[in-house]
Amino acid sequence: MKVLVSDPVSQAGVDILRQEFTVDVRAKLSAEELLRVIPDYDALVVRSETKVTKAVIEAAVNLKIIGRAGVGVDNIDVEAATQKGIIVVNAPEGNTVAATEHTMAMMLALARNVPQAHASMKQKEWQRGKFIGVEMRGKVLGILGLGRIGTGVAKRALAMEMDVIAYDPFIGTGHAKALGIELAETEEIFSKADFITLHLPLTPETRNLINRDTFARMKKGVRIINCARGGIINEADLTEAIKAGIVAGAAIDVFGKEPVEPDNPLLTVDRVVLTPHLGASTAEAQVGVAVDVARGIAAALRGEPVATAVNMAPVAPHVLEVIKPYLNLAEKMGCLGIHLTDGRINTVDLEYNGEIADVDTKMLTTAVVKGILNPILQETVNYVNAPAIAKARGIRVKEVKSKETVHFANLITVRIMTDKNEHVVAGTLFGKQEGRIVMIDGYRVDVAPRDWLLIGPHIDRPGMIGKVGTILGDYNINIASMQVGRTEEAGTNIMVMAAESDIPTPVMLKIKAVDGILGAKLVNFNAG
Ligand SMILES: NC(=O)c1ccc[n+]([C@@H]2O[C@H](COP(=O)([O-])OP(=O)(O)OC[C@H]3O[C@@H](n4cnc5c(N)ncnc54)[C@H](O)[C@@H]3O)[C@@H](O)[C@H]2O)c1
Ligand SMILES: O=C(O)[C@H](O)COP(=O)(O)O
Repeated sequence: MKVLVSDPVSQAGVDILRQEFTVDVRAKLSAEELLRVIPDYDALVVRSETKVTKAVIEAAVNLKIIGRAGVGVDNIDVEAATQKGIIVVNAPEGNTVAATEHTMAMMLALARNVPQAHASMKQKEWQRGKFIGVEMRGKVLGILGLGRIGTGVAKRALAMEMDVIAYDPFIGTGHAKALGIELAETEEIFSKADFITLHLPLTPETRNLINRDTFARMKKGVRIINCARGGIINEADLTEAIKAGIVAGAAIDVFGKEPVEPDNPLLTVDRVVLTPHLGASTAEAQVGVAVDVARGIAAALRGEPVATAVNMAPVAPHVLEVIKPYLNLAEKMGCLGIHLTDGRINTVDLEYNGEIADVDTKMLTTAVVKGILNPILQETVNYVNAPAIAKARGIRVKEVKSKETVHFANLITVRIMTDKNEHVVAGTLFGKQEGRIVMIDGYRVDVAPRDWLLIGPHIDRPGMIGKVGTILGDYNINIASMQVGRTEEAGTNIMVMAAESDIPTPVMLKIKAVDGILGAKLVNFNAG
């Protein structure tokens, strides 16, 4: 496997990747060069500089994972990656302290005119009266986005005796209460805050969030700090608001276009403190994010689930422990189910019975959907894109859970409904690892789902197994195991034969033509 590192990333992370993979470090590739080389790579490691566009993703024929050595993934087309089944992982915690401390440094520098005073002294001046600042103590700090960094800033601001209020619609009041701060609506923050600091992701909702209109509603003399993402503040409007005296000053680490271009309006005003996206630039943070992302990439390339994947439903370690032994079985059940069906799939119902119903089974459901879609689609279907592909195809997937069981400690039942008919497959684990199919369309069976399975419902009369066995024998196809499944009602049975090799179509046609066979199906688990 080959990994491309296309932004400056700490050697500690590169070393971890080199233990298992071939790693090329090629920082500062142009967009054209990236498009040209990306087809060679299985994994890509970036920071915020490399733009992983839709075009890059389309060209990336071997790419399985994109690792972001940091938090923000707005430079990656996550939707395009998801569609293509490429996992995107980030390293969300490694640079939290660095970005938090940089925010505090920026806020203090802004309040006390540190860079302006420094620049003046470098001009051999001694201007004590020109750089009168303001104290933080007793001032209202409004935080937009109370996640990891927003929370860190709140704690430090409280230590500086500021009054802290925060807006974050996705955080519970308990979190704010435990911190000792108040949650507020944006209007309250705009009207009360002396300092406003942004700690939001850049999303379609937050893009241009702070603009001419919002500045007009802010307290006169407010100071703005942005160490989150450039596109959240309209830079031209901020410049105007500074010139108009609405904003007393701004400390900005991140910009709409990076590197900043000479015509950026913020470069024309004095009352700003600017840094070139340095929030995460500490020795400690760079080692932290590089090591975290390298571990995530290595795990994903080994086929293990990664907790920091941003385009997969997160799975808690204790849940993973319970569901992991069932993942392969669930996928095989989906594969078996789709081979039984005819017609257009409308709905897939999953029923989880027993102790397994106690945990989050979303990943198992995804495994079933993956098993259903893989045999019928050309594109790669995996844990990342399976739910989106099912949704795009109008397939409804529903889960039902119950602790009640009849014959087995745990049972998974998959019901696939098409516009023509409905088929049901149930499976369980024997021992701790051995997946078994225990029911097909109401027939009780006990089958290990592997290689090739011939499934033949038939009329319950003597000689049926012999006829099918003879056809297979004539074509030199060996049967590894065979069994007959029955239902409560007499009249029909199902034969399930595990073949040691593929059964070619002409042979299947002969079997289907046997008098008394009610539609034979071949399941190839190797292809699914
Ligand atoms: N300057 C840097 O070098 C640097 C370093 C690290 C992180 N960052 C950036 O800082 C920001 C915050 O990072 P984090 O690690 O704290 O992320 P986080 O995910 O922990 O926190 C983001 C918070 O924003 C909230 N949020 C999302 N949409 C919102 C909306 N529309 N309105 C209000 N709140 C909303 C979320 O609920 C979440 O609590 C991100 O943009 C990240 O990319 C910058
Ligand atoms: O989102 C992040 O992690 C920060 O903005 C850091 O970006 P960087 O890795 O390019 O410094």
